[in-house]
Amino acid sequence: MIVVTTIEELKRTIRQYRREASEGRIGLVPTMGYLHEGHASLMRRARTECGYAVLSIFVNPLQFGPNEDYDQYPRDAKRDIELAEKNGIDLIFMPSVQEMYPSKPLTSVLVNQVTERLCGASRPGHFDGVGTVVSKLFHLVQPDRAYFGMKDAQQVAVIQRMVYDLNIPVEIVPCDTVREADGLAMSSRNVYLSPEARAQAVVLSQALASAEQWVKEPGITAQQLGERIRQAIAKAPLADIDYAEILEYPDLTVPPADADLSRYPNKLIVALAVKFGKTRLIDNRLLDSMEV
Ligand SMILES: Nc1ncnc2c1ncn2[C@@H]1O[C@H](COP(=O)(O)OP(=O)(O)OP(=O)(O)O)[C@@H](O)[C@H]1O
Ligand SMILES: CC(C)(CO)[C@@H](O)C(=O)[O-]
Ligand code: BAL
Repeated sequence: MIVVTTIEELKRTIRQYRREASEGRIGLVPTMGYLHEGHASLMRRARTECGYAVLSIFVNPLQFGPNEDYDQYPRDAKRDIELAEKNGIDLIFMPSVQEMYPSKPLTSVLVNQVTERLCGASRPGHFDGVGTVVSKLFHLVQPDRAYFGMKDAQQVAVIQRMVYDLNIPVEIVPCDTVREADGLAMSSRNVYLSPEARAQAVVLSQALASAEQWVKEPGITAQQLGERIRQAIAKAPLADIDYAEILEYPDLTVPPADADLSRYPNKLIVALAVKFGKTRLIDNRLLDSMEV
């Protein structure tokens, strides 16, 4: 496994692979590091499906708001490198901020509409930062496939739309959310949770599992379903709901207020963002098949 920190080394290594294996597929797994089993599942899928598996580790300042946790975001390069090697990664790109942004970018990749709600509304500018850094990574690595977790379902919708609109020659592969034994979605930010908050955080996946049942009740509307979900989450005293929304997926539009969701023709997603103290967790569930 090779670890590179500069764009020059990255390009040289990719060029060499392309020369040696002209038919080989390159798979890219973009991350912000502090790797866990969720990331490992993406790395293993890239390993299985591609001749060359590239991992990027970069905590991207552009996607953090001024009062968010950029400085506190957990980092452990040594452990990440070990985990990447164990999961079959061939090349890690871990640039500095200076390397990725030698000067403040004047260009931004902004995807409209699908960014209007959920994290796009709660974290203004977040998806401009994601779109910009992911398109830079796509240009640098030129992967055939790129692997993203459905835990960040809005991010998948944004990247898919960006790739479609800009004709970027990459296949986006959405991957299922990996969970702890009690159902909590794995996330680098879980390390911030106090023992009490960690125990209570199970309400997110429980509320999503209940929603799967409630939506089958004839006549149920988005408002009624939303209310039940909010009540289920509020059973955790430390939970502070940022959003709990039912939207169409992947367009992320609001279903009509009087629509009977039990007979709704389009795919729906329940998307949650809930704060426990300063730690903001997200999770979601597609209400029919996981196919996207
Ligand atoms: N539990 C998980 N299962 C599958 N994929 C995941 C999981 N958690 C994160 N990913 C995916 O890994 C990629 C990198 O995510 P990232 O580095 O932000 O990790 P994270 O754990 O989501 O961190 P945080 O939520 O604290 O930002 C993203 O595509 C993300 O969707
Ligand atoms: C895709 C990503 C690596 C871009 O910085 C980030 O948003 C993430 O880790 O999901
Ligand atoms: N996985 C989403 C990255 C972020 O929270 O900024």
